[in-house]
Amino acid sequence: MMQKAANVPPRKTSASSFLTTFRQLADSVGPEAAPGLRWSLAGLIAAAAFQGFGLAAIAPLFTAAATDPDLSRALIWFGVMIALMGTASGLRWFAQGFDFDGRMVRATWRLRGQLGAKLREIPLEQLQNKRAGELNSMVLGNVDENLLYALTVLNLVFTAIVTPLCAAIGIVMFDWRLGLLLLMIFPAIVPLYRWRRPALGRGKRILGQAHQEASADVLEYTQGLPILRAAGRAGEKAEKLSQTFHKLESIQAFGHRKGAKPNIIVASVVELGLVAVLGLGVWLVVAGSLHPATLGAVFVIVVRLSEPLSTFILYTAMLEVMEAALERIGALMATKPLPQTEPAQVPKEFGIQFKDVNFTYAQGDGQAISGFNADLPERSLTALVGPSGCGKTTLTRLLLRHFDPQNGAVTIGGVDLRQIPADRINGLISVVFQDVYLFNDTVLANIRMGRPEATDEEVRAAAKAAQCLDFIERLPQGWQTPLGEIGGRLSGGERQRISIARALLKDAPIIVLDEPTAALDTESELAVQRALDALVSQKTVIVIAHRLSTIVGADQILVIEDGTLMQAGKHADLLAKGGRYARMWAAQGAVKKWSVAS
Ligand SMILES: Nc1ncnc2c1ncn2[C@@H]1O[C@H](COP(=O)(O)OP(=O)(O)OP(=O)(O)O)[C@@H](O)[C@H]1O
Repeated sequence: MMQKAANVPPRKTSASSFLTTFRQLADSVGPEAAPGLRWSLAGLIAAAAFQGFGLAAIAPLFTAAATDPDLSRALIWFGVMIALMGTASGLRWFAQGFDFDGRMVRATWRLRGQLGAKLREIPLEQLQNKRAGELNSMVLGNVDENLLYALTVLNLVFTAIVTPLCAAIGIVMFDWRLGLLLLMIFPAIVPLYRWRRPALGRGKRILGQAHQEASADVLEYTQGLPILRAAGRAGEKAEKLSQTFHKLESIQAFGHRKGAKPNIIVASVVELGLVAVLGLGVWLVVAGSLHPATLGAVFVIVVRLSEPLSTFILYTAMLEVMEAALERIGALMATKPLPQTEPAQVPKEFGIQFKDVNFTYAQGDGQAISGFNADLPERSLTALVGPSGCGKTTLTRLLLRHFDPQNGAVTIGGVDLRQIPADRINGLISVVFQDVYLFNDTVLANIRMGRPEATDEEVRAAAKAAQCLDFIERLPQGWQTPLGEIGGRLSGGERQRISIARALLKDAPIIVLDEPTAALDTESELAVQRALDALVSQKTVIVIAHRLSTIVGADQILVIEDGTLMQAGKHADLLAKGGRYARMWAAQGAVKKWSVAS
C-alpha cells in the first residue's frame, strides 16, 4: 500500500508550477549564476523551437523538389532548413556551455556550502530531530539531483514539448489543414498532463522521503554494528533494514504501476493523433489537394516527433524528482535560527543564573524543566544530581542555547543568553561529554579544533596538561597519526583526555562536564581527573554527576527531580538536613557495599 507523505504541500497543476521550479532552481544556484542559468534555459527553449521549425521546413523542401523542375526553390528551402537546424545546434551548444564551463558544478558546491552553513545555525533541537542519514542524503543526493542534471533534464523536456509544437506551427503555415490537426494533439495532452502531474509529484516526494529514511537506516546500522554484534542483535536490525528496503521497493513498484497507465494513455493519444494526421494527408492526396511528396514530408516529421511527444510525461517525472529535491532543500534553508534580541551584548563576568525557567520539548510530554531558579557564582563548581530523566542535560542544553525556555531566562554575567550572539556563546562554554567525537584528521588537528588559530606549541602544551603526551607518543605516527583510522583503538580515557585538551586550548570561562569519568576504569579515571583539575581551575564549572562520590567537594549541589529544584547546598549541609540527597547518598553507599560483598 502507498503511504501518504507527511507534510506534502498542496500542489499547483498549471504551467505556473513549471515557473516555480525554474525560480527555485535559480534561487538554489545563487545570484551570481542565476542570470547565466536563465540565459541557458532561454537558449535551450530557443534551440528546441528552431529545431521544430527546421523540421517543418522539410515539407516545403520535399514539395519543391518534387513539383518544381527548377531546383532553385528546393535549394532555398534546403538552405533554410540547414540554417534553422544549425542555429538550433549552436544555441544548444551555447546553452549547455553553462554546464561545460563547470558553473553547475560550482553552483552545486556553493549550495552544499550554504546548506552546511545553515546546519550550523539551525536550532540544535530541530537539528537533533533529523537523522544524520537524512541530512547526508539531502546535502549530497538532493543537491546532485537538483542541480547537476538540471539542464540535461530540462533539455529533454523542452525537446519533447517545444519542438513538436513549433513543427506543428510551421506546418500550419505550409498546409493549415494538416498543421491544425497536428496542433490539436496538444490540447488533448494538456488535461492528461494536468491530471497526472500532481500524482507524479506526490509519488516522487514519497519516494524521496523513503530514500532519505533508507539512507538514515543504512548509516545508523553501519555505525551501530559493533554494538549490535556485541549484543547479538545485528541480525534483528538487519531485518529492520531489509524492511526499509522492502518499503522502498513497494513504493517504487507502486510508482511504476501508477505511472504506467497514464504514460500508455498519453502515448496512445499521441499515436492516434499522428495516425489521424497521416489519414487526413492520404485522403487529401486521393482528393487531389495535396501532393504525395508533401505527405511524404509530413510522414517523416510525424515519425520524428512521435517518440518525444509520447514520452514527455516520463521526462516530466524527472522534473518532479528535481522539484521534490528543491523543496526539501528549500525547507531546510527556510529554517530560522534562534532570534537574537537587541542590543547585542557580550558578558564580562561568568556567573550563571537560571531565573524561573520553564521548558517543554516540542515533542515532549509535559514540562522537562519547571520553575527552576539557581545561581551559579563565577568560578564556582556546581553539581547537578538527580535520577535519570530529571532534566540535568536539559539544563545544560538551555545554557548552551540549543533552545530557549518558554518562560524565564538563563543569564551569563547578568546578560540574557538571547542577547548574546550565537558564536560568542559557543566561545564562552566548553563541554566535555562522556562520548567523545573524534574527527577523521590527525591527533594534532583533533586537539586544535578547540582553538583553530592555536600554534603547534600551544596544542602540545594543552595536550601535556591534559595528560595526553604518554599515549600520543606511543601512536605509530605520533602527532600526525590520523584518528579516523585508529580512533577506535584509543581507550575511553584517552579519547576523553583528547577532548579535555581541546577544552583546555579553547580556554572558555565556563566548563560543562557531562559525567566524563563515569565510564572509565580507576586508572584512566585518575589520569582524566588530573586533566580535569587542570581544566577547571578558575572556571565556572557545572558537573552532571551520577556518582555522588565524585562531587562531595562541590561548592554547591543542586538536587533535581522531575525538572524541579528540590534541594541546594554543600554535601555536608545536605547530608545533615536529610531528605532527597541524604537518601541518594545512603542508597549509593548501599550499592557500593553490595558490590564489595558480592
Ligand atoms: N529531544 C527531546 N524531546 C522530547 N523530550 C525530551 C527530549 N530530550 C529529553 N526529553 C525528556 O526531558 C526529560 C529530561 O531529560 P534530560 O535528558 O534532561 O534528563 P537527564 O537528567 O539528563 O537524564 P540522564 O541522567 O538519564 O541523562 C526526560 O523526561 C526526557 O525524556
